Amino acid sequence: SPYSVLDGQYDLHETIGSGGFAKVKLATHLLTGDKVAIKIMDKRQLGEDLPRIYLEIEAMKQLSHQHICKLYQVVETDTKIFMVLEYCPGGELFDYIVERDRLEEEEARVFFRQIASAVAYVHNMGYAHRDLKPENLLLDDEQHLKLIDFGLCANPMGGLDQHLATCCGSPAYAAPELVSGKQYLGSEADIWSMGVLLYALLCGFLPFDDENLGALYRKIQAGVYENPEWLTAGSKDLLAAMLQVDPKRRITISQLLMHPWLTGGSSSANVDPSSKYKTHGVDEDVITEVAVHQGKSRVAVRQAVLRWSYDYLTATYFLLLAQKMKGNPLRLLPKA
Ligand SMILES: COc1cccc(Nc2ncc(-c3ccc(C(=O)NCC(=O)Nc4ccccc4)cc3)c(OCC3CCNCC3)n2)c1
Repeated sequence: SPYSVLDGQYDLHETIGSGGFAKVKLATHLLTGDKVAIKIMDKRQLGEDLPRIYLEIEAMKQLSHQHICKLYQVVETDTKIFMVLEYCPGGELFDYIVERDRLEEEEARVFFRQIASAVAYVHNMGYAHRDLKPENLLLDDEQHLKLIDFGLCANPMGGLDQHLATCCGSPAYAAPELVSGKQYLGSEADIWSMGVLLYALLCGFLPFDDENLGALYRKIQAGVYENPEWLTAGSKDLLAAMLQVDPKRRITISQLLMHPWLTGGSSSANVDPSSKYKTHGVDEDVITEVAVHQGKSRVAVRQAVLRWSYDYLTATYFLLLAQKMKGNPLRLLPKA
């Protein structure tokens, strides 16, 4: 089978998503028994987009944040690239909203804080996401949101979108300057998309919608939308600050993190964009568990982990670390 390269490391299960050039399969990491998502890409289908995959992989290695799906391992054959990624059992935020019609303000606020934290982190790392929408926000087993970039749209800031057609599937979330084909700043366009996202969370439908693409673009460029009567003054104020047609008058991510609607409410924690993961050093309990399981010295295992080769050992390390952070016992199953 084309997936035999994963034999002995993962059991592959059903396809949980596909789009464009990538397919995502649910899988089991055999040493821990943990579920993972494996994104499978065909190198021939990717053609001249192949270099973007390598850029995405390097970016993912830098992006370590509690609200971004973690990259665990990369496997490459002559025809395929496999990215082993954090699995979110709660599925897409899109389905979560559809099932409930719309969210209460307090629940929307809790979610939106996590989205703002992840986007602020991505911007601080020098990237713009450029495809923020509910399909790219997944729920983990603790109802926390994880931002993903399924369609390879995240890029260093700025620049004209030569691949607009390929990645920003549904332009309903695209900023006016982006749909007008003007030069634009990715970070400013992301703020607009977050405004559309917050509107969808609070209202259950889109601020700008039309099945005719040209009509949709004109609505986005006009920036006129309805405020349903259930919206509070605070949420209307924040939406108006994000859905500013002029990107220079649009609220910035740092102003957003301090906006009273975000910092207020009952769960009035402020939004911390920093990652909670320490990016250097290794966790000694995890090193010990692997060393004992493999009958090797801790020094040898620590050195191997610190190479961050994104091989099976890297995946095992990250999965055990996640178990430890959840307060679960560290367990490695006997070799199959
Ligand atoms: C239970 O039922 C369900 C139902 C549905 C899903 C799940 N779970 C579930 N968990 C994990 C995934 C996943 C994670 C990361 C990536 C990825 O591509 N990362 C790369 C990445 O995020 N870069 C990046 C991030 C931030 C900045 C810059 C770069 C790809 C897939 C998944 O996929 C399914 C797709 C389906 C199509 N819509 C999108 C999700 N699905 C579960």
